[in-house]
Amino acid sequence: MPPPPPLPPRDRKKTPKSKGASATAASALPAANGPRPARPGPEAPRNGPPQPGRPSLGGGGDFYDVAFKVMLVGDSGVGKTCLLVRFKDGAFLAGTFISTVGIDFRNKVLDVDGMKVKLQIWDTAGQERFRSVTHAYYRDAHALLLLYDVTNKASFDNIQAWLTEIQEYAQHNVVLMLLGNKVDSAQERVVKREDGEKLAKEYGLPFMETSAKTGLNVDLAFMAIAKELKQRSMKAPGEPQFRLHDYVKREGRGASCCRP
Ligand SMILES: Nc1nc2c(ncn2[C@@H]2O[C@H](COP(=O)(O)OP(=O)(O)OP(=O)(O)O)[C@@H](O)[C@H]2O)c(=O)[nH]1
Ligand SMILES: [Mg+2]
Repeated sequence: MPPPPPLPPRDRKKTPKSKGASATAASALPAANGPRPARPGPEAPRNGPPQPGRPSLGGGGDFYDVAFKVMLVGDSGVGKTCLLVRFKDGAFLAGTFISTVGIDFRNKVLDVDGMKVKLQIWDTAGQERFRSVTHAYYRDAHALLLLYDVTNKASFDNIQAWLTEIQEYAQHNVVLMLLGNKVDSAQERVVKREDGEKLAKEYGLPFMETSAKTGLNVDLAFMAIAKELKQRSMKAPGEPQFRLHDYVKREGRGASCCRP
């Protein structure tokens, strides 16, 4: 397989047009196994991501062994908030679209191969006017889920600009995954699955199609991220290597499986 093309150069700051943003790529994890906040509370830290560390009691009674910060990015309306609500609460926010203002976060603790992994998930506003707020948070993100809407071509076309932005503001080794959301809307689909796959391959990104409405691949996307982050921070000797790309390819389900 030919190596992925270089990411957009850092000096080429491009801003996603439509209702969305701009961006750059990255793929990895900054934090090492430093000591973690003694008592991670329900409030997110102002600066810096949660760090892997010793077991402790998180706010709200959530025990966890290690914690990471994940950010959802992509154009306004692609379904970032709905994806997070689906993952956190198992529900779908139907009805009137209420655009996120600034940034918000939710926590969820996952059991990853016997270890409690807390994901602190930051839901960003896709609207251009909040871009400077979002920029300030990239630096601390261990992982980014970059979304487009399969029923909105502009949101797909803006992915490269998002990658440029990510490259500029995120850690160079942030874990990054591309998600094509709203695959339940088969009639309105304008971005083919193969187009998403092709783009992801070009940039060497793991890729899945999702639906916040049906839940298709939603838990899987977060679990994949959690597994990758856990492994990067504390791979036990002899533990088999976790391969993110292979995992999402193997475990990801097709859109047709879960249409309501
Ligand atoms: N059919 C379908 N609709 C979805 C899905 N995800 C989100 N929507 C709808 O798309 C609209 C936008 O969803 P949001 O999650 O609020 O979008 P967002 O990306 O958070 O937008 P901003 O907060 O402005 O950045 C809402 O009307 C949702 O009901 C999905 O998987 N399928
Ligand atoms: Mg939102």
